[in-house]
Amino acid sequence: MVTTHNLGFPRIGARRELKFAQEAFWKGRINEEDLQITGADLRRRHWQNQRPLDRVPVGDFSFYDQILDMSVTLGNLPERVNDTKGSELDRYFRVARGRSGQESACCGVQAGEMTKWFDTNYHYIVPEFHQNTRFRLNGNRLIDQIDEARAQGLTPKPVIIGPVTYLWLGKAKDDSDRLLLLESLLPVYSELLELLADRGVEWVQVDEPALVTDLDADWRHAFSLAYHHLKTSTPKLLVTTYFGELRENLQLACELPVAGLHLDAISAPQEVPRVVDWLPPHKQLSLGVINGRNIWRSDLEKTLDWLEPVYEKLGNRLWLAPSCSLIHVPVDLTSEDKLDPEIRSWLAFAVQKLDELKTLATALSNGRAAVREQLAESTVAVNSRATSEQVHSASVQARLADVSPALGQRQSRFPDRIAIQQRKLGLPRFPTTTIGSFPQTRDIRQTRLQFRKGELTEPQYNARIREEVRRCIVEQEALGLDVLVHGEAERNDMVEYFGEQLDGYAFSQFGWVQSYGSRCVKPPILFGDISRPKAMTVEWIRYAQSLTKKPLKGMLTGPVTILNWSFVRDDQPRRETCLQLALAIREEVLDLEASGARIIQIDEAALREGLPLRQADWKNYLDWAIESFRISANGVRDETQIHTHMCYSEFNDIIEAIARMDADVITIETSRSDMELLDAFRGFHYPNDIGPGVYDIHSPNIPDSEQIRSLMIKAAERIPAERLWVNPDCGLKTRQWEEVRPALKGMVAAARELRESIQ
Ligand SMILES: CN1c2c(nc(N)[nH]c2=O)NC[C@@H]1CNc1ccc(C(=O)N[C@@H](CCC(=O)N[C@@H](CCC(=O)N[C@@H](CCC(=O)O)C(=O)O)C(=O)O)C(=O)O)cc1
Ligand SMILES: N[C@@H](CCS)C(=O)O
Ligand SMILES: [Zn+2]
Repeated sequence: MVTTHNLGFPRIGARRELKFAQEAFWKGRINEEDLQITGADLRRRHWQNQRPLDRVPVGDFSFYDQILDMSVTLGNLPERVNDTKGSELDRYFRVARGRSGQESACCGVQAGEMTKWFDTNYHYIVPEFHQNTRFRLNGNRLIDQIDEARAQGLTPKPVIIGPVTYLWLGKAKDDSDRLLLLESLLPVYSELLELLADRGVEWVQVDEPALVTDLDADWRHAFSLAYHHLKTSTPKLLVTTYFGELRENLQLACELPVAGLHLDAISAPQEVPRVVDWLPPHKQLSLGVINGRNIWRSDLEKTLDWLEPVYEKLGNRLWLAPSCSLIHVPVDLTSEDKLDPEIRSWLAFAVQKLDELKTLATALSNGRAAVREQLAESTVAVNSRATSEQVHSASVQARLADVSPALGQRQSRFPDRIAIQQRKLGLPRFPTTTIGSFPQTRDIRQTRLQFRKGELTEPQYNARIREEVRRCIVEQEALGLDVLVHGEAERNDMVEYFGEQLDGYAFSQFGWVQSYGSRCVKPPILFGDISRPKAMTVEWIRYAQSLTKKPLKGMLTGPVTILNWSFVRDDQPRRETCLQLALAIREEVLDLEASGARIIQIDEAALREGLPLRQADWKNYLDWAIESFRISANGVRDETQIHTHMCYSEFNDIIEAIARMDADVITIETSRSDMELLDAFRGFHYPNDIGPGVYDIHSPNIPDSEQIRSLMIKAAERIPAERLWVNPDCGLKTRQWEEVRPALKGMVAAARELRESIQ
């Protein structure tokens, strides 16, 4: 028999119940007990969804983030929250979200840093370490949930982050070597495993995705050291890797003294035969055979073609699972009744993926005939998608065949262009601007909801949004900003909004995926060749510009970011899909220019985010990513100023690629790094204009003009003053007007002062 299991289930709930409960708790509308009830209810429903599996994950549920949960389990919360009052949950949320001085009776607490989880769009709270960090076990959460699952008649398989990946994911705040903490960390892991053994746990899933990254000798050695230390017969350990190939770490992973290994057979299919050959005969091999990162139905017959011989070799040693945790896909396709039926037949969300898993396991254990119907359905869906006229467009293919480097070439070099732009725009030195979005208020979201429900007609909806745009312009004029934006009130999300308007995209009603904490995204589904039936943003920008004499930036999301934050097709290389998106955005850029836009910003928030996990793969990615950006942006006249924006700004290692984008102005996140991130631009002699962020929009803290001025002085020590812009780190959509107004007021005052003081 083949054992089936799951690495993790989406915790937000099919209707984002967790999000609404979290936010109600934070606002004081429900108490801790209510929140706990919602949590228990979600866990129960999700285990119910996984009931057909042989083992269900326990510990994958979280009230904010699973890495923060692990920090709690290991007694490693930052010192600054330990002496604050309140319950354990209060302290937990304080690390997750921080607390402003205004909010609490005494002083504010800084939130833990958040960063993206490998190459996904999920973000975790970075564990903090110091040279003298000491760990202390707190196994209550896991133990309680193990009991909970058992009481529901299930076989629990606790999920924990492994010790090496835990250290690897964290940051030593005092710059000490965090690997030195392994020695004091391992006894706490041993204690945890003993606790689980006492509870009768047979298998523990120990996630070690750091094994798919470039590791130096010390980190590789840490793996051997750790697992020799943790060697136990009960519980058995399943070291779990996902998101990529093991490559040079393959032998290391196979030889760890544990009872099982999970390999992501979707991202590393070519490694399966080697692992099957190398894995010692006493070990179980779990293969991730269903893609946990996309929403396509699997080709089950094709999977069985390669899986059956593996089963013949391994027999009962073979386990099957999705490739990674399913938190990266939406919960359930069942309620998507508005999707085109043909497209819907190609899709599988978390619940459907687990059905597929069960079908594969039954086919292996009992023969394909036992699941004839399910296999036939899968084949019909796969064939329908491969041949559908909805997917393939001859005209898009023809345009793609005509793509040449000339499309990505500006007419003149930057020094000539910028001189023309400065004459046309007449901006002061240290021009002030924002990144695009202004607060997405409850009113705006309610308006959109009413429109979706049919309670508002399209003209009524548009009128309300126009009013929001007008208000936003009035606010910016009053603040005295130099380059205005329309505020993005009409957008649900910077990627979904464009997906909804492009041919080749489908979108779900409930296909939410957690991005961080209570924040979710609904990635649009890119299923076919991409084209732009009509202009997407021109009317809004034209309207906004009609309300002001100041230059107004057209606002677009770039092709690489749209690609990286969508569910994309897997039947052609990502480069081709990206180029199709680039051609569509290029048309929009040219339409904006023709309608009078003098400045156009093309956000590439996810360009750096999309870097492959392995450095050896970076060049190929950057080549097509930069090519795509250039094609989208560079068809404009010299006098049209192109801006781009990236929110995460560790640019040292890709600065040459950033320069190749050749945007006239780049705005980046720098405020938290005290402008040190600009060193990359200085070192490289980055030639174009830069707007280093001076307002950390992720924090509720409101900077005053003096703080902003001192940040800009630091910036001017690194970049010539005439090439500097003054702006926040990122868009303001998650902030409140009460925070934004004083922060921007301070920013404008600082810029005015700088014009006087820096010559
Ligand atoms: C910059 N970031 C983004 C990433 N990925 C994206 N695809 N987009 C991004 O902007 N990745 C990295 C970061 C992650 N950061 C964020 C920041 C903020 C959010 C966020 O706020 N998400 C919203 C959902 C946004 C949305 O689509 N809203 C819709 C639906 C609104 C809604 O829920 N309506 C309610 C009723 C209204 C109400 O009462 O408030 C309903 O339908 O029930 C819209 O605006 O129309 C979130 O709430 O989670 C995400 C990632
Ligand atoms: N223009 C977008 C970029 C976010 S990365 C915004 O301002 O929200
Ligand atoms: Zn941003």
